[in-house]
Amino acid sequence: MRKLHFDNRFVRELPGESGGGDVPRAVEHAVYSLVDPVPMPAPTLLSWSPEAAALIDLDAGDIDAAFLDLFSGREPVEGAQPFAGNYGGHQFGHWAGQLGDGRAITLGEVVNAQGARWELQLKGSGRTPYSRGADGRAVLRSSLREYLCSEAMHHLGVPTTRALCLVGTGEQVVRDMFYDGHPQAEPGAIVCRMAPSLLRFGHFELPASRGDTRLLEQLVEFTIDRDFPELSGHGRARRAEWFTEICARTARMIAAWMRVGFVHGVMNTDNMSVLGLTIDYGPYGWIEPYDPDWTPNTTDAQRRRYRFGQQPNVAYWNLGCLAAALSPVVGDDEALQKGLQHYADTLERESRSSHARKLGLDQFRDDDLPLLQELHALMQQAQMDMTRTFRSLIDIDVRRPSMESLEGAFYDSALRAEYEEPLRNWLVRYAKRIDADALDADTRRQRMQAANPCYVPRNYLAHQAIERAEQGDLQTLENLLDVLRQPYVEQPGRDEYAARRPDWAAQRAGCSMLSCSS
Ligand SMILES: Nc1ncnc2c1ncn2[C@@H]1O[C@H](COP(=O)(O)OP(=O)(O)OP(=O)(O)O)[C@@H](O)[C@H]1O
Ligand SMILES: [Mg+2]
Repeated sequence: MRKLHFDNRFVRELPGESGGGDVPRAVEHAVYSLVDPVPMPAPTLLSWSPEAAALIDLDAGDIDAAFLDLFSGREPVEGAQPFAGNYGGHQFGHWAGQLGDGRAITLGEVVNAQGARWELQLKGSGRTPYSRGADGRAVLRSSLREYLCSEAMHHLGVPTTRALCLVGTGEQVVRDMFYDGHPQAEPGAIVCRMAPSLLRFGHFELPASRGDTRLLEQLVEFTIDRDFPELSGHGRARRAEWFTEICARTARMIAAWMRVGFVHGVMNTDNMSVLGLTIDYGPYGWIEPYDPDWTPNTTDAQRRRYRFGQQPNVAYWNLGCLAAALSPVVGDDEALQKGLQHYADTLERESRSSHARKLGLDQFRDDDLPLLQELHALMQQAQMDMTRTFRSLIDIDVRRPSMESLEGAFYDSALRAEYEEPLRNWLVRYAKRIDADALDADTRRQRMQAANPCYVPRNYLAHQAIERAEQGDLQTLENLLDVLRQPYVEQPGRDEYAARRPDWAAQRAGCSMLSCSS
């Protein structure tokens, strides 16, 4: 493996602590703790992403024993300065205090030949000072899901952290998947994730909660200098501008989630990136039968705080927490309030643009709202597959709109029959609207194809890849990753990947229900 060029600004420029091993402790006046990954007994490389590797100038020729040593955490590599980050967070609406990277360890910041910076972080690589009572490990099922979805989201055009590789640890990790007294040993695995920065809202909330304004200010200035060099101005005004930029990026991320039917599942403020990237692929899921009230997360099944349709509001609430944390160093609550308003405005604009593209309209007008709302209501009542429904609309013949193209979207034939008439009426209205629209047929088709994925990493597809991987067969994962490289392009011979969720998967753990146990 060629040498990576590390430039560890975070560790170099900010206060951290070292020593003390993985003994759980309150870490004050420090934004990280130096700690090494725990060497794993028998690491194996299960998969790697050529697209992510290219971001740090690696290619197939670099995938060797040294690569495995580095990304399994076995060998310290020259230039790396591993650490666990110190952050807090609001979990399910409540301040949880110090959390920190309990099982994630950043190796360092790699700068590629173009000068782009990539933080490399192992998730599942052993205990840290932030592990509290837990083991610092991750199981194959959860690491594979993170690896798969990170790369799929990238190809879908959704802002996300990336995943470089998936490494089996050779260790067994015990998990009680549904917290119901049935612990089981599962294979362990580490995912190496990458992003220009992995800073979360919680990194700023923690020093703020402790009244440590000095540390907060230092971290804010550092983050803007390193990660937002395009922001002009200085001092407090620049900080306010920065918050507004976080709001805009978060809005774009949320609009993208809503467009593709992604449910994050645990939108705690410690799982929100200040770069507006999707981070922490835990009990996430994909909307199949359309249901804005659905959450895959069984841990949240009662309150459904993080259900699909609620995500825009939760992001706003989370930004409110960040604003409160930043208030002492911005010193201008009105500016922060304007930032929050900017979130709402950007989300509105982005959502309109996404509705226009999904429906194949030149512009999404105010009077198009009932058309969209009715479609959402019908998809929900008739339990239609979200991805397939939107993809089907591409083929509607505006002169003779018929149910035919929608056939593949239904899960229940009785509901299909029950809602046939309102759906037909809707199609007629939609066809009329399309016919009167400024876009020509080819442009409309292209627009719709680029906004409505044909393939998404459906929950059951990931589940199948996991089951096979647990038996040592990684080809199913590779095939799935390959399909998801071009999610908007229909790929001949790969229809099965675009199919509706099969019946067996409807109530199966891991396919429609996931817990935080990972
Ligand atoms: N097995 C574990 N060992 C140690 N700490 C853990 C473990 N699982 C979760 N944590 C810690 O619990 C907190 C909340 O967990 P959460 O499920 O949001 O994160 P995560 O899945 O571990 O990872 P991340 O947010 O880094 O993607 C975090 O501080 C996390 O590091
Ligand atoms: Mg997390």
